[in-house]
Amino acid sequence: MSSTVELRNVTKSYGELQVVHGVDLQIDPGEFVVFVGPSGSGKSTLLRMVAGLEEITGGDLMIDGGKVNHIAPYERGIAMVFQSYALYPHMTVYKNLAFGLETAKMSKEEIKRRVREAAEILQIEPLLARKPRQRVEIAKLHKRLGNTTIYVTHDQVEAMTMAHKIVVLNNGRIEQVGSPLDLYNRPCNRFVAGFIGSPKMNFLPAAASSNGVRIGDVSVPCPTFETSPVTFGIRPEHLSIVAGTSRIKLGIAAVDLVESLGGQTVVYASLADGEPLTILLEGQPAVADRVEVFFDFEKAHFFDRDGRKTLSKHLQAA
Ligand SMILES: Nc1ncnc2c1ncn2[C@@H]1O[C@H](COP(=O)(O)OP(=O)(O)OP(=O)(O)O)[C@@H](O)[C@H]1O
Repeated sequence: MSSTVELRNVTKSYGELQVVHGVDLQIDPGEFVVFVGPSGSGKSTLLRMVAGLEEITGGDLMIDGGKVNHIAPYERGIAMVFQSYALYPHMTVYKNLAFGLETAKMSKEEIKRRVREAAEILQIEPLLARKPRQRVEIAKLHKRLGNTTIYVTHDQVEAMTMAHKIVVLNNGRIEQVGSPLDLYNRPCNRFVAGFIGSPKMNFLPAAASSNGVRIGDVSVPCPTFETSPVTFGIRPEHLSIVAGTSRIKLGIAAVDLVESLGGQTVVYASLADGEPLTILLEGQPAVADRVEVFFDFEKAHFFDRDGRKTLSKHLQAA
């Protein structure tokens, strides 16, 4: 029942305005794929093109190896709706299933009959009245159906918890595709690094120096970079306020605000040059008004002028 969905250089224009720019994407059978990205990045447009609710301007949409660009949603049939399941979180599961059929101007009775029949076969009747917004319902539905699913959200935390594969979109282009942990551990550029992870990654100006890299007041000796770094990125959870063997001192920061979450503590601070820093600490440590801030070099990210990741040999080897 589960299908392969493939987008090959898919574009979308509304008149002169191009909103999706050559998207290539492979979705494997049974995968749960989540599209994330800021408002206007093209998530809904892509999903609507896959569901057949929006015409594809250029490129090919392949389902199980066959081109379906010009196949209307109703011609794809209800099996198609299940196989490539496009979920709208504000609608009930019933409405989601009925949606593709409504666009085919099918009678209410016929839609009802088809949805009930499909729900019965798939044994999802108890879920019909619920909205898939409730995260557990989406996960349950996917587990029951085991089908290829595409889900759209702004919320990267939701994407991290649900997806097998996350597609990060920005301005109608894919920035990166990967598992949640791939994107968290190895973001390929500054945009993805800043978008995935909560609280967000800290970014500080950086510059190549004769023996490594300068980050604010510190000079970190490290092997040469592929291209000159201009930005240093470190996640709040990879900063510390106590020294440790593998840690490098980043500077002294003035603490602006401490948020105690019980299990974790979030510290908002500013370095001497005014650069803001968010530090996420485990437990409930005592936090003075001024703290020494340390980071783990293994967890550092460096980006070049164009926001692309630039690697030092040391990091590459790690
Ligand atoms: N019918 C339309 N005519 C013209 N432009 C459109 C139309 N539909 C969408 N757009 C534009 O296409 C771009 C992508 O929109 P889309 O709704 O796919 O983004 P999104 O990532 O789903 O955003 P959101 O998270 O706010 O729903 C936006 O710039 C939007 O203004």
